[in-house]
Amino acid sequence: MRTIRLYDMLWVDIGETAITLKFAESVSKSSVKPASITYPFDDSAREKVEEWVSNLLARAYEGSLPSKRFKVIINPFGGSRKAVSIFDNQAKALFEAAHCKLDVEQTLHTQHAIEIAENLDIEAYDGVVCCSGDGVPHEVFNGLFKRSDAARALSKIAVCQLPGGSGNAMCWNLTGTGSASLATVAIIKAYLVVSTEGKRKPLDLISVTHGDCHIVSFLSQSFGMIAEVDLGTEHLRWMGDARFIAGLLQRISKKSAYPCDIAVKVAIDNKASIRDHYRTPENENVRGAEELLKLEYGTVNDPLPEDWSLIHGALMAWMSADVNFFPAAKPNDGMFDLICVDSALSRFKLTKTLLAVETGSHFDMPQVICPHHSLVGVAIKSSSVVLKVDYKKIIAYRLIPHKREGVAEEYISIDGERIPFGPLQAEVHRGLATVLANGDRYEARGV
Ligand SMILES: Nc1ncnc2c1ncn2[C@@H]1O[C@H](COP(=O)(O)OP(=O)(O)OP(=O)(O)O)[C@@H](O)[C@H]1O
Repeated sequence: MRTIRLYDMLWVDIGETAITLKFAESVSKSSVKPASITYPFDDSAREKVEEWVSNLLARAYEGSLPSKRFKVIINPFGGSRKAVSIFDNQAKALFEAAHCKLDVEQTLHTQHAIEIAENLDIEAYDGVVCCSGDGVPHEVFNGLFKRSDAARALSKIAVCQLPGGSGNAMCWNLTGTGSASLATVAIIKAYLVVSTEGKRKPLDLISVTHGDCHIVSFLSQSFGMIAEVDLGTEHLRWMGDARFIAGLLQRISKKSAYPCDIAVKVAIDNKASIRDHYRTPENENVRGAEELLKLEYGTVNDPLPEDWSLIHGALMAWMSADVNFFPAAKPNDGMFDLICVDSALSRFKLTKTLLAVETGSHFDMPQVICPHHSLVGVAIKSSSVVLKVDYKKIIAYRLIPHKREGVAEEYISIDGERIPFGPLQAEVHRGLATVLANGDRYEARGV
């Protein structure tokens, strides 16, 4: 007798004289492949067999939508340029076994995924699968955001990622794996609105205004060391995920500091409350309504709100497999997580803190402190940063970076993509986008 988990059950075909069960079979700890078993049946039992199959599929896809229709966007140049073979060899056959409908397109140039999402027939698809790094889902969210029916498009189309880049934070956060085949099964089985009983997995997006541009971010906005490590280490790409840690250690040893002014609209400022908030389930029914698209605090070109009080904002917990930077981040709590690192922290403590990032345990380290209440609500002038390492939940901020003398390249990164160096303002849109995930929280270890 063979046991197959409902989670692994992909489909059942009913033939003339036999049924074929199609399922995901483990080939190693980190990979599965489609497999099948055929059982004969007598035609006199057809009605009963059909009923059994229909019950089995209903249970195998509880809360989910079977036969999802996907637009698949592959960046052939993502990561180590293996995205096409990753999709063809590790994902495609699983999707086909699960009777998903696929429309596959490769990106031909930078920003191509923006165009695809902007012109997508949203009625013809349930989701977009990006087989890429985090740059392509960033473009897809922005393409959907640029549409005249943005609220509906972002609510209707679930965006997900198969690990075809070097970071793949979205895939790790939502499926808990960097394995393309395991992530494929997670996507096939993820919640998605079917009817009123079906579940949609909302994701907060962050509006970022800079100059006269308005874009959305789903993962992170970074300035200073993190942005430099992300964007200034392209020459270390051959190292894979390890380039982020190598880049950080290099900069810590140089004690790099990044002058700026930051004003923040704080939501939760102490670790005990952040932990409580993290452990409380969020309401699922936050929908992409039109008003969610509005900017409550204006743009970077408007006067600074008076009640704002500081640098690395993010929406998802994992920056890459080894970097659990924001352990208290939640997909749709209408807040984002801010970490500020004091440049006065000793090299030893800074290294210890940043290495603890691998597990997310930096949240509990004494140098990861939340600011005193008296600091909340004031714009903090930080030319060298005031606090040690600070973790807060915020809903908006403005960053005014200052160029350093003698430094040729300064970086600001939005979801890992470079934007021009200059002031920016960010605010969160609660649950505006839709993703494919099964849990209520990110898959990274929480607080
Ligand atoms: N055909 C293409 N030619 C050149 N650039 C492309 C092409 N397709 C996509 N791009 C660009 O590649 C950039 C990075 O894409 P992506 O995030 O998929 O890969 P990555 O950078 O290797 O991964 P990660 O974000 O994890 O580092 C995006 O800015 C995207 O616009």
